[in-house]
Amino acid sequence: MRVAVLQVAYGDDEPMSARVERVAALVREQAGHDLVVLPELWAPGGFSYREWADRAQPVDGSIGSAMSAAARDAGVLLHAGSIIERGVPGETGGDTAGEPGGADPRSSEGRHLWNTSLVFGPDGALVASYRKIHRFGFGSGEPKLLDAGEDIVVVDLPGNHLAGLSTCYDLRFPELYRRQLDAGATVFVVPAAWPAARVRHWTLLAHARAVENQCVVIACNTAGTHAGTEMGGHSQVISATGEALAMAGTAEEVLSVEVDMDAVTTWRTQFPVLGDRRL
Ligand SMILES: O=C(O)CCC(=O)C(=O)O
Repeated sequence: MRVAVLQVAYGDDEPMSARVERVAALVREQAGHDLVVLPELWAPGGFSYREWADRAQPVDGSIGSAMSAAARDAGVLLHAGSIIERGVPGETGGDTAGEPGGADPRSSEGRHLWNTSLVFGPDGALVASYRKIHRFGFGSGEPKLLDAGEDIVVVDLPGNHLAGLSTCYDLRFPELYRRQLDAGATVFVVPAAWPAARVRHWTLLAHARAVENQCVVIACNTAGTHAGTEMGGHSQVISATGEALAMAGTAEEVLSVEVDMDAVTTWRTQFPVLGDRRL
């Protein structure tokens, strides 16, 4: 499986619409890859909390539409990173959803905003979305502004493999990855806006999630400095044996990596540690 990891750099001076155009062009350049991955919140800004409400969109808003077109033009499976999703109250139905004062079962705190990853197929169709479960900020930032996702999401990859979806801070919660493993995942895709201050945790935890679950980890971080926070870069592709197949530096960079998915099965057979779990 040929994978392109697009470590996008941005600052505060680039308007969101210009960034969407620039990144869509970068995605189109990745034709020939099977899977292309973008970072968390690269369009609205990972730490641009004050702008999030204004930049929030439904999944089929301008960011989603541009990514769908880019995936189709490149003929790739595109993990388009995440957006601030503005949900529609009552969108999923239910007894009280959409009624005045009624509860939307998908918006537990009623904000109707989520940090939502989008995956588009080579025909441009939305094939999966994942709402970030663990919100970063310890009472401010995401927990204050966004609702938490609740659903585990795995998505089909070429070659009969399944990828589990998670986002940034989720990487600190190993139980999430066990649940994805139990859902059949052999790959974890993790877009992030992980700060430089804790980049050692980012590389360490990506390796740990790969080794403990015998899964490939495709982890796409952000570069540059925005909203006063320097991003850590170091996007990485880690094999199921825990080897770094590719590791980016701190600037904008594209990693193009051939991932041998048969090696996951071979490793799990040679070293069948997952069979010794005590549940
Ligand atoms: O866990 C961390 O250190 C960073 C997490 C983060 O920046 C995020 O989830 O947006």
